[in-house]
Amino acid sequence: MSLQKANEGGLVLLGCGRMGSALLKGWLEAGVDPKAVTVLDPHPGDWLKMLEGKGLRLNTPVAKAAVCVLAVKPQLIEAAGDLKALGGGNTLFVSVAAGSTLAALEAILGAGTPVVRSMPNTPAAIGQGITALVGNAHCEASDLDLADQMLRAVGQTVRVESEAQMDAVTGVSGSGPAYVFHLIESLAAAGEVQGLKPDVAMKLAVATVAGAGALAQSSTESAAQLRRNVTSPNGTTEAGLQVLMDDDKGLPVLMRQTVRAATERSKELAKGAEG
Ligand SMILES: NC(=O)C1=CN([C@@H]2O[C@H](COP(=O)(O)OP(=O)(O)OC[C@H]3O[C@@H](n4cnc5c(N)ncnc54)[C@H](OP(=O)(O)O)[C@@H]3O)[C@@H](O)[C@H]2O)C=CC1
Ligand SMILES: O=C(O)[C@@H]1CCC=N1
Repeated sequence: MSLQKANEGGLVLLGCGRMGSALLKGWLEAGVDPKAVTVLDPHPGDWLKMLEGKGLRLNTPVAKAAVCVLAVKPQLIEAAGDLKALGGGNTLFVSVAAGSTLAALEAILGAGTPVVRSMPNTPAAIGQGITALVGNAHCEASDLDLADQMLRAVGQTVRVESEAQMDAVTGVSGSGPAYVFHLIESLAAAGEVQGLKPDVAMKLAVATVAGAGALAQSSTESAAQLRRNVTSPNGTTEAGLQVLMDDDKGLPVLMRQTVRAATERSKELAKGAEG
């Protein structure tokens, strides 16, 4: 229903890099008409040029839009000022930029502009992202529904109660895929140390993380119970987990430090954006 709104009223995407292109792919797959879309990006790739042939507008002036999605780097969010003529009320703005606050975005786009701040993640590229979102005081329920629908085209969504939670969301799920990819790298490297060939170790590590993630997603059992299900008394897993779950230098300690560092960086980006 809401994507129909984007189709009818027009959709603008500012910045079509990793995240912007994942979103655009999801919207097109969900039925958004390329003719309804304008993409603003200084170096459009072949895919965008191919879509231009299907009616998508590339780097053309925008007179009106139902929704504008901001997917430039936080340090370049001022570029949203190019769309200021659409601010003030009729167009919904949805930002995915880390640490760009609703107040900073509203200051760029003009008072009274409905703005949604969101934080997706890169599994959006295959429709398996998760995005948290929160709107400013000018968002009606229908604005939040539109933003939700746009973001659900690339995976799941959660609404957070307050903007203050977006920094922690960024530290957990926005940056989280990188932690998991590093887990894959580390698991494979550790397998090599135990004598596995690199390609075999990597295949085992990727399939293990993918399979465990899919099981955690589909199971009614908690992650803790799924972990216990692997762990035979006095078996191999128990020996491994004694190291990983160490109170002083195990994964919980390291993960707390990791998420804290990413969360703090999100707060710093917000301070920079607000000068
Ligand atoms: N990557 C991730 O995991 C996630 C990223 N985000 C957020 O998404 C946003 C984009 O990140 P990501 O996609 O990774 O970054 P990318 O660098 O891949 O994409 C940004 C795009 O914006 C383009 N661009 C630069 N200047 C302008 C401008 N003035 N007007 C329009 N477009 C411009 C860039 O072009 P060029 O490269 O030619 O300069 C590039 O294509 C960031 O704010 C980030 O915080 C949010 C969640 C996860
Ligand atoms: O690293 C970053 O700043 C962005 C935001 C979350 C994931 N990537």
